[in-house]
Amino acid sequence: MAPWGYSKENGPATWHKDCPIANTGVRQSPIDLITTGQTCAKYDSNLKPVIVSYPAFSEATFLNNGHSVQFQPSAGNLSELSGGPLTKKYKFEQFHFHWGNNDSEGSEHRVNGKMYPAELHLVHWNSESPNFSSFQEAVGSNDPHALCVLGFFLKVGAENASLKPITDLLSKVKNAGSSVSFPGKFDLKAVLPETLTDYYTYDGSLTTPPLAECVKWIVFKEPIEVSTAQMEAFRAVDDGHGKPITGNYRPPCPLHTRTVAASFK
Ligand SMILES: Cc1cc(C)cc(S(N)(=O)=O)c1
Ligand SMILES: [Zn+2]
Repeated sequence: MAPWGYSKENGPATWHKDCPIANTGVRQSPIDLITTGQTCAKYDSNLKPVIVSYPAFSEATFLNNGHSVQFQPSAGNLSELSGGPLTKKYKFEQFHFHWGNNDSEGSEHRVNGKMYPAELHLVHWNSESPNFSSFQEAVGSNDPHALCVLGFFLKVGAENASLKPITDLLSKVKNAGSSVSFPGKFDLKAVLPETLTDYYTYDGSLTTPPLAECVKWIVFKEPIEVSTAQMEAFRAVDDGHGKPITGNYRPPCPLHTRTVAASFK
């Protein structure tokens, strides 16, 4: 399989060659979250706040896999997700980022066509399904809600002290394929907005190959602020071909017959 990426030769427009679902799928991600007009997100008063239980991680690996940087705690982590549109409890697997090479692009989801400079994805898998008992099995399960990914937009503003331990580590994983064990504890809860009440939610897919259509997406309205220096740190990470990763985001996909629900008016 030609290694996929984000360049002209191996980027999103070519992924269908190894992953036909890229073009034939009817619930692909990301999407443009439209807030007015015909296909707009519809307010659902039944949608509850999202509940996360993220005890500080004490052991984790921080990896540059050539198309993103990923924070993966050791198997014993007990972090969980529930509430929101979910009927089951989900286990935390990893988080990673998507970003652009300037502040006007970089997020995968868009809001009325607007892109943010970056997007944080917190990946979880359904730990109460009878059909699988690990993250890897969940991804391959064909279950429409095997995974739940929380998406947070990043915007440029004040330095984010909670994300500083992560952005300060980016220079240590500059080379693709490099990883470091995360020094000390990391408090992910401190990175997130206080209240997880206002979000969009819809059924979608992984946004990179294999593009499996197994994700319940929850994208929060309120962006997280990071400084310009923190954004620049992402843009200095290499893709393994001697170039910085400067645009690891997939363009929006057709909504088809899907509807997007909003937990807020
Ligand atoms: C390939 C892949 C794996 C995982 C766990 C998550 C994603 S994403 N960007 O949809 O959150 C992609
Ligand atoms: Zn992602």
